[in-house]
Amino acid sequence: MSEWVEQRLQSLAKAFDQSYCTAIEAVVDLICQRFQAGNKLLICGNGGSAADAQHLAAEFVGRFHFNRQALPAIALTANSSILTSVSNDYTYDIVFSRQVEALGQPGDVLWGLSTSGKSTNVLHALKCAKDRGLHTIGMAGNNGGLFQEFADYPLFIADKNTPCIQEVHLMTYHHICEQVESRLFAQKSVGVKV
Ligand SMILES: O=C(CO)[C@@H](O)[C@H](O)[C@H](O)[C@H](O)COP(=O)(O)O
Ligand SMILES: [Zn+2]
Repeated sequence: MSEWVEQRLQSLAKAFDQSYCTAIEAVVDLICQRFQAGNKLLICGNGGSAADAQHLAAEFVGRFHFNRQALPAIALTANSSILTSVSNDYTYDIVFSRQVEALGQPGDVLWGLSTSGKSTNVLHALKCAKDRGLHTIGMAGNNGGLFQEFADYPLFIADKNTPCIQEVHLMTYHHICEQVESRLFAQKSVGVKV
């Protein structure tokens, strides 16, 4: 196997320790409960994490493994008119928190992703969400960085290497989507397509 593949696999294996896996289960429980209660999931992040936010929303609104009822998830990264007007008229720091103000209801969930745990606009969104009675999931490398203060449900890993962290994030949220889908719709989801 190529050395770089081995290094990447080692970084994945290191990240998924017992405490991280326990934290993942807590997030699965939370999202299942909130969807069952009629609440929605808002998701945000920058760059690769913006792509992750959209990917995650697509898994819930569309499907992961099998056909079932749509689940309410919104990526706050996808409306370029909102992103540009709020940045232009106010500041990029509030592009996500402004949408949390507009869309977030108590009991909803805000999931912020960042590799550094430093992105100011995601931090503002997490803080705004907490102030408004949303549950907050903070997914970040660098042991959470500044997310530590604002994440009710931390998904933190120690890694500081941006692409490695993003690879852990992808594997983590795929697992979460799979678990939520199979739990809410009572199907063994692995490999099943209807
Ligand atoms: O995808 C990558 C690097 O792999 C980049 O686009 C990266 O996401 C951007 O530099 C982000 O702005 C980094 O923000 P964050 O993860 O520290 O919150
Ligand atoms: Zn990238």
